[in-house]
Amino acid sequence: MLGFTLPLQFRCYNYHHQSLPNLTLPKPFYQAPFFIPQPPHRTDPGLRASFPVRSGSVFPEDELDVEVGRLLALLPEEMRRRVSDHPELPQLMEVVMDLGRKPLARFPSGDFVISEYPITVQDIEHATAQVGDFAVDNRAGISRTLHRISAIRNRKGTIIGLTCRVGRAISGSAKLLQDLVQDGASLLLIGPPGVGKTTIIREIARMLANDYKKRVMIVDTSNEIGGDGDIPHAGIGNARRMQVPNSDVQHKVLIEAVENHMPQVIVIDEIGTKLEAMAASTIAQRGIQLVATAHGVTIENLIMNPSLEMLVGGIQSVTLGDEEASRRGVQKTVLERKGPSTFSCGVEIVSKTELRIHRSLEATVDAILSGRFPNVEERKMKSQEQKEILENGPVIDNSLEKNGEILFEDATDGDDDHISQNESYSKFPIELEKDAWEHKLPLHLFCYGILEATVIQGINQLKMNDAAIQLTDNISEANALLALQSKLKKNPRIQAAAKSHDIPIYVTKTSSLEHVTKAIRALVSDHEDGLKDSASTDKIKVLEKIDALEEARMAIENIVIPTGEHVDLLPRSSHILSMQLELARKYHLLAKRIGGESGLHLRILPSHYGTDEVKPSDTSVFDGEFDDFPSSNGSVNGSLNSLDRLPLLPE
Ligand SMILES: Nc1ncnc2c1ncn2[C@@H]1O[C@H](COP(=O)(O)OP(=O)(O)OP(=O)(O)O)[C@@H](O)[C@H]1O
Repeated sequence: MLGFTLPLQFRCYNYHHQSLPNLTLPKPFYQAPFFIPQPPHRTDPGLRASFPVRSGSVFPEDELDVEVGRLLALLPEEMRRRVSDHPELPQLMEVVMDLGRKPLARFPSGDFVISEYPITVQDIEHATAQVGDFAVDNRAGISRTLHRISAIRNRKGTIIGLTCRVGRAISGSAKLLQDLVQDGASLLLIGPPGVGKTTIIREIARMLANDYKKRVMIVDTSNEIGGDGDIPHAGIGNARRMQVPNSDVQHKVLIEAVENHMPQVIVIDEIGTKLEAMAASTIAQRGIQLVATAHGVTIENLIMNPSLEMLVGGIQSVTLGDEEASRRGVQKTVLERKGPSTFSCGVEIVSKTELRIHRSLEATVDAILSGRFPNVEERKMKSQEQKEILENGPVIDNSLEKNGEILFEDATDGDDDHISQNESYSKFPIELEKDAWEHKLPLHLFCYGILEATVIQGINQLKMNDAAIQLTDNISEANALLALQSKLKKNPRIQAAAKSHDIPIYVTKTSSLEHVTKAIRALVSDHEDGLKDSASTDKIKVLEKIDALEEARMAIENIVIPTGEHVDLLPRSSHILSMQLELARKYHLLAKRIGGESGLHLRILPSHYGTDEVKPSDTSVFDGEFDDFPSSNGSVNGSLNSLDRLPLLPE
């Protein structure tokens, strides 16, 4: 029988370290000397089906040459030549041009300074003249390519910086999800910016339309899936595409797609508002397969996001009766899922080669809400295998388990054995247990009123590692107290000592071997849970930091810089506020801490250091030092699709 147990804490099952992709395309597909080919005729829909597939792209190499060439054409000639000579050109991710600063090319291995000469107004004008119009989200494209050009404007609206992202259609990119796509699952993909969400859903759209002959309609918010221009890029295969005039009407276009074009599948990049979530849920109710992305790193992020919780069924607070609460062993007010989830499966994209699959999104949400660990299936594409897929072209068959391309790995043991794709397991708890126990063993047990010999016998019966539990005579060293109930009752000093050292007490009614063994089993299990909980708490903290920085980055890139308006972030702990402040500082922006009813939060101000409006000496608003402009490392990379997705709090 248990006396006390370790305090129950909220368990967070997961967080990810985002790893940079480690992929290589088969061989350099672009060679100097540089040339700017004409727009490809092969994007003519009638010719698409006859494309030979020789690489990981759905295009032959010269097609890729053309597309990357069209992005590099934005650069002045000398800079263009330097990028095209770079050995990692096939993996080029972005080109960054900021007025008065040296231009950069971003590769998976790091940033490359393209030129020692800073970017001039003419350079920016040369680049912007070649791209389509910038929409309200400050994004533009290059016709018939998948590249995305994002602008940074000054307060007067003039473009002073460009982030030019290379877009590619990569056929192997959705291989890890092929079985789910084929089964008709509605998939919600989440992941941080730049992790490859758009690339994956583009490939899913192509797969469904071409390989599974489905009527696929893409609702393409900023023309990122189907590329810029009115003729969609061949990367979407036979899928059709509806453009969205501006992100405010995305939900209407979603409904229109269903009502007018009879799709079997709808693909949409970035559901971010409540209206879009509602439209998605309406579509799901009509039995249409949905494939969508949303912002967030884990499923918990969605649960906690008031705009998006609807996607996972909605969350409600329920008050239980006394009896039910004690039966479940929970508090009287609990959180529960309100209704069916819009999507059947959730996919967390950890990196370009690693996914975490929640086969039943509803079960995952229920587990998280009740503090349990959800079943997660981890799928990895080994870089070698990835390379093979890319080199040999896509293998569109059902032999996921047979052909050895996809590994369903249990990262806990580092074993590369293949695990059946149907086998799901809670890897994370196992991982936590292992780590936690290794650090916290042995468990020191203080016994009172029970013979040590009986306790040792009990430990032996549980077949535990000899060193796992050690008996101690010093209560201040103990992790738990095991006592005979009748004896303990008569000794308030022991009770007080246990309380003052904050250790749990386990009591048995008798000192029989059976009862003692049961108690040991219970205390070991609780100890283990407690360790998991504390490890989970650490993970929650990391998750919160990631969220907070991402929130600040989005606010800066999507509101403060382009619109020149200030943004109030969500209340955070002072440690996290300092991290957000540091980020704002890297963007050369001012920020101040503001206290409100719900706690301290950061306000990011539009003024740059050196502008007339606010100077660092204005201490009423200045809360940090000034430094250089942001370095162009990955931490401030990427941008967000829409402005209305930020959680903004009134002051
Ligand atoms: N499997 C892959 N192999 C190589 N490069 C990839 C792969 N997937 C994506 N990329 C590249 O990574 C970059 C980011 O990809 P993508 O735009 O799909 O990310 P995202 O998660 O949709 O980003 P955002 O959230 O900012 O829109 C692009 O340059 C893309 O070509």
